[in-house]
Amino acid sequence: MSEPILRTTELTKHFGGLAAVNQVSLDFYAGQVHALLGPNGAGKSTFINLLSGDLKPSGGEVSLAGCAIEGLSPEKISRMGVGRTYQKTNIFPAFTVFENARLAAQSRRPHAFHLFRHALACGDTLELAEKVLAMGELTHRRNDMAAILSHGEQRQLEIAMALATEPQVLLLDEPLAGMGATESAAMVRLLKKLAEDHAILLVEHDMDAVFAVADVVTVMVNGTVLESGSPGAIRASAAVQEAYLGAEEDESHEPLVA
Ligand SMILES: Nc1ncnc2c1ncn2[C@@H]1O[C@H](COP(=O)(O)OP(=O)(O)OP(=O)(O)O)[C@@H](O)[C@H]1O
Repeated sequence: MSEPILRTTELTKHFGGLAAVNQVSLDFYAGQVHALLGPNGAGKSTFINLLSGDLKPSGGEVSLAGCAIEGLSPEKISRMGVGRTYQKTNIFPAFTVFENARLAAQSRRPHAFHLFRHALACGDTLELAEKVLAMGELTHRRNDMAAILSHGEQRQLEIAMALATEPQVLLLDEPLAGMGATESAAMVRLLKKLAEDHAILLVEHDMDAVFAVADVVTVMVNGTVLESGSPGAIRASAAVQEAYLGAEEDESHEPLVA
């Protein structure tokens, strides 16, 4: 197999005495959806925040195409090729869909607000905005206000905006949360398409979607990796079943096997 585009080595984050992420070593490859599962509080969001620079690690390493990126600012990591979305939808509702994409394309370029460079880059910015809208399958909605999009389309727009940095890696935190069956199916299709030329790290509680789209599944419990492997291997794992059945009693998420 080729080299991973993103690699964590013994990545660790302490909050006081709590090891929210504890010596996690994982590889992420272009062309794959790598899903991260685990009960509430397992450390999934903390792990994503360490990769995106929103949190500084207490220990361990993160490398992007061989370059160390742990501890860099979110802006720098974003410009180096790691895009992300958050659990909460993060768009400009009073602007059109196209304006949202254009703002993302403009603001995420270095020196975006330098006037001379801005003028030179303007054509590029518009072209990039059109491109990411097409990738997010929202071109037909380009002139609509973002506020009137359905919840699923707003999540698609957020992903399109994350694509404006032209990332190699996409970190997606619960992109299917709150969606109905039709919207979920559209998002699964979009994720499959984007995985053709990105490495995708997907944190998601919707098990049907995870098993429909993931190439690799990692299960975290208490900040550590319990199991990592193919969807079939994870489904068959006694340790994973036990972790989920134990956590199922508090009804905090869906069962692993229906
Ligand atoms: N900023 C923080 N300060 C202190 N503790 C934190 C902080 N952020 C997360 N934690 C704790 O770290 C642990 C892991 O939390 P995290 O949000 O990463 O879990 P998660 O797997 O994403 O959960 P969920 O599925 O509910 O989003 C939890 O015990 C949480 O309370």
